[in-house]
Amino acid sequence: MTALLSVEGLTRRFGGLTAVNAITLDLHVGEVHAVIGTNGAGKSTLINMLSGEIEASEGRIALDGVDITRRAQWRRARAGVGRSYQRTTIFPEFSVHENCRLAAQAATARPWTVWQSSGRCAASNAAADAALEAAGLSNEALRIAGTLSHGAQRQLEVAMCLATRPRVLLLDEPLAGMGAEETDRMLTLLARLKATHAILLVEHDMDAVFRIADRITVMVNGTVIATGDPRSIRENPEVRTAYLGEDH
Ligand SMILES: Nc1ncnc2c1ncn2[C@@H]1O[C@H](COP(=O)(O)OP(=O)(O)OP(=O)(O)O)[C@@H](O)[C@H]1O
Repeated sequence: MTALLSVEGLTRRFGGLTAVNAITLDLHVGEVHAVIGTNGAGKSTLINMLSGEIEASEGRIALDGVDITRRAQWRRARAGVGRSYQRTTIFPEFSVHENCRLAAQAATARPWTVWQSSGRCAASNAAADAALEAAGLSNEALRIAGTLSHGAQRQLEVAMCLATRPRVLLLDEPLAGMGAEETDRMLTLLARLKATHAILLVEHDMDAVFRIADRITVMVNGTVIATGDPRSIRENPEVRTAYLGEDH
């Protein structure tokens, strides 16, 4: 199976600190690839390099075989790399649908375009409708986003990401602060989305990670110490010592 997103030797240094050290990994459609690691392991820095928010110091990122390592963030988004953030980044005073429409517009407009043509507007509305449907939020479309429950707001974040029509989803702690029921709902959504997307999931909720992930990469101090299916990770002695503890 060819990877949709392929990362080779990706490194990021901040002064003397190597936050991400020569990471190599592949993302495939049909797979949730979880990246786990203790605080400060370099997970967010990895996502930020993949989305184009920060530049890589070294290494290569390829989307469908095309080198995108030096592409600006908005160009990567257009090419199909979508992301969600650790903290909720919705517009709370706008409706759920408006949030998705704005996300869709931001992905299609060039950064310097102020006014949208009506054709683009129609396309953005259609993208917002499709994203809400995919995220299971169609019934909430007219609700003011800030009045949604925390879990539904995180779902809206995923919907906003979907509105940009990504092929790769980079999800930074989508389960943060969720209760059991909300977590179940999000995991059901991710399980559905992986059929059509390559998903990278950074998450601290280990039970959820082991339920949903097809592949897990474990980072410690910027370096990958193990990668494999959930079972091999659970049984890996180095991972148990460095990260999981004995209760997993
Ligand atoms: N802009 C920056 N400037 C300097 N150091 C940074 C910067 N961003 C991250 N770091 C450092 O890089 C290392 C990795 O940070 P990062 O946020 O990627 O870890 P993380 O695994 O996402 O942690 P968490 O689970 O707490 O979110 C940390 O030591 C952090 O302090």
